[in-house]
Amino acid sequence: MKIALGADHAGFELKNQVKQHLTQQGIDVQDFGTNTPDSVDYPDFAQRVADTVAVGGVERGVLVCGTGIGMAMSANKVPGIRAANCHTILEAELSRQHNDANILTLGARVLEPEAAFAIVDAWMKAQFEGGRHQRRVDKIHQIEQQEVKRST
Ligand SMILES: O=C(CO)[C@H](O)[C@H](O)[C@H](O)COP(=O)(O)O
Repeated sequence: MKIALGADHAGFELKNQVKQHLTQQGIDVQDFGTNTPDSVDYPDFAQRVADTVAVGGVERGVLVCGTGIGMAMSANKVPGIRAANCHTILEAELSRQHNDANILTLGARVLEPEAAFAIVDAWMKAQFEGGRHQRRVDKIHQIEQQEVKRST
């Protein structure tokens, strides 16, 4: 599986640690930055990663900012993206099993690295369960389509 990674200045250290963690497991990672502590704007990095996931350039993405909230808000504006901001292993598992989340967002200012790694591992492992959850995910997609129609 190929994973796109992105972060702002608040999240770049944790993003790099997650990158190392995933690479050690043999997972192919595409890093969209940022790579310095210089202040940047999280929507720019969310959009790069979300666009890449949405067009199928990679299967899933992980975005890191201070709280994970701004990254989730931004990524979820891209059609086809279901980004979940997770703080626990259970949220990570359920975001895959029930919501088919294709982007995980993490908060570097609210999570210790070890907790973040455990969340990432659980999220990578968990599979979408389909069934009644597919119907609901389809309805998310329908809302998106209505938005697209309204704006054209
Ligand atoms: O945590 C965030 C809100 O979602 C953002 O990701 C940013 O990391 C945060 O807002 C950056 O704040 P700063 O004061 O500019 O470092």
